[in-house]
Amino acid sequence: MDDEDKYLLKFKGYNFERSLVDIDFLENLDNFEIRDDDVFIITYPKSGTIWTQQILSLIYYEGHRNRTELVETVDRSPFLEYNLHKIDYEKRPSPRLFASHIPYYLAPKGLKNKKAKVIYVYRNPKDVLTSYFHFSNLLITLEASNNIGDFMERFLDGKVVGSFWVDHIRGWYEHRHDFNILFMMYEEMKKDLRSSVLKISSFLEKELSEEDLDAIVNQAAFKNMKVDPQANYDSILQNEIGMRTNKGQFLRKGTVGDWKHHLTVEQNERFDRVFQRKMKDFPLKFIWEIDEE
Ligand SMILES: Nc1ncnc2c1ncn2[C@@H]1O[C@H](COP(=O)(O)OS(=O)(=O)O)[C@@H](OP(=O)(O)O)[C@H]1O
Repeated sequence: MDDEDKYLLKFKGYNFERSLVDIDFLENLDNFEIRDDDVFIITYPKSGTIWTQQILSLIYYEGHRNRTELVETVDRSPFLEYNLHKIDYEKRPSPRLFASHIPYYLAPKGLKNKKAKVIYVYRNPKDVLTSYFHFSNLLITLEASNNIGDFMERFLDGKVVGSFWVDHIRGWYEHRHDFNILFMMYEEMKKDLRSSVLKISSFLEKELSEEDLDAIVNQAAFKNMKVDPQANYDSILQNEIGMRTNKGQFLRKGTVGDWKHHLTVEQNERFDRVFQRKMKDFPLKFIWEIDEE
């Protein structure tokens, strides 16, 4: 990839989405002022970011009780490096919530110094790949691929926004024992959303009543988020970012194991070979499929 890539902006070795990122902001990212009560959701793309944004938004803003005010999740928990709505972060009242795809090595100093809390959400990389393939073909700001095999080659080469999946997870995983970092797995959230919300709220030291917990679990369920205009990003994709086709949504399927419907046996074997090589000493185990009702 060179600097003229239409879709990717490579900054200090990491690929950002060129049309949405502000280079001056990146230049100053290291010194971005972190507050003790900031909360960051950090992910590799397509790993459960907006899901967690919705959960945090409901926990912090009591959105489940205050549904008359139409505030989109993206405004409650904006993307640090993709500040779509040009929010003035410094003027934002605490506690501030952020989402971000930054790799550990580019994180602001304050985060590395363990100010603020970080929730790192990861997902099995075959479903990430599948989700990402569809998303890239949907958005005009990302490079489309003719087929999932072509996309897989770029994904495995790290020639996508977020660079190479393995590097991203490894960078954060090395810090998993830091007291301010919580690792969450998409598939565990899928298996037991209630326990996952409790785990997140307890990490954030936010006590939830049974009633609040029920409301959050309900509104963070895929089928409800999909039709929730505050949470589903439909308007942002259609009116702010731009789509190649109107046959697609951010909340596409929300399942575990969809890769099985998209990868051929050969593609799957190639993927496994690369991952076994790159991840052989990596202790995290993944859930590749679960039975869904
Ligand atoms: N509530 C809920 N339950 C289960 N799954 C959910 C939920 N909300 C979002 N999603 C799925 O997460 C995928 C999008 O990931 P991200 O939000 O990380 O995308 S992005 O990086 O911010 O572009 C994308 O996955 P796929 O459906 O497999 O494409 C979304 O559908």
